[in-house]
Amino acid sequence: MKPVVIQDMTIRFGGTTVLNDVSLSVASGECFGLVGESGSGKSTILRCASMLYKGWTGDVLIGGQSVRSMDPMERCRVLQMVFQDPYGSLHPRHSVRTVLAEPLRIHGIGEQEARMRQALIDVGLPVEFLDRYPHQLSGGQRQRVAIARALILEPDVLFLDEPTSALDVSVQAEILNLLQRLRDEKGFTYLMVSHDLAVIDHMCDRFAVMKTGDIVEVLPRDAILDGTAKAPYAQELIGASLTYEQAAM
Ligand SMILES: Nc1ncnc2c1ncn2[C@@H]1O[C@H](COP(=O)(O)OP(=O)(O)OP(=O)(O)O)[C@@H](O)[C@H]1O
Repeated sequence: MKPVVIQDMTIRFGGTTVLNDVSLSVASGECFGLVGESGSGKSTILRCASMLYKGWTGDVLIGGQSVRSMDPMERCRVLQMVFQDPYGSLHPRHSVRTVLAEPLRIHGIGEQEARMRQALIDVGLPVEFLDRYPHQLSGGQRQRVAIARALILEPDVLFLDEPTSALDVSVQAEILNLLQRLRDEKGFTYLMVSHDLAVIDHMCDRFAVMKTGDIVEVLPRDAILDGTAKAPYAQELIGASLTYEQAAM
């Protein structure tokens, strides 16, 4: 369990400021959400914090250590990312065994077979799935494999970028419940992007509302229903989401 502190994160692409001095703190074992309109910079925060993007200023501390001071191997042991699209994130010609064995091999970790089996059990898949290929799996099963891959190095922090939005509604709840169970069991700290306030309500302790590269307000989960948001944009976003949900019911 490690806290995550983002300090003054700023990035520009081609003269446009996409993140503007973003700072936030996520406590050990907390699930913290990032919401906001499309293009507000939510995914960019995760990409910078995991050093997928390099040209940013500011810092990210995980358990007090800067991600900039970690070598890539060390960073993989501390933090892992789960992406939105389980179809794109698994190589079509790599079996589940290959997907799960690779990080273990790179990091020189032994007892591979036992660890791979345990990772599948942890995400609720039969161990026989080690010999399947992505096209032999459903979308939800693929996302479970992507989560198993993220877990296998036993990281402290998971960055979740819309982990269920590419999935069928019925499967979304299964994956969210899985992520919640794993957090309870393993004490992960989650930083999670979602455009869906119902998902934030289900998963997160607190969330930040973002607009054009700035954090407008940080709120507890309860603010989704109790109307305590102060910033007009946060009120507007929450109001629009509730109206949409009522209309959809
Ligand atoms: N590598 C890049 N090069 C140029 N512009 C980029 C790059 N990555 C992100 N951007 C721009 O930064 C802005 C923020 O993108 P980001 O993906 O973080 O938004 P988001 O809030 O996650 O949106 P969405 O909810 O649609 O996924 C967008 O305008 C995007 O076009």
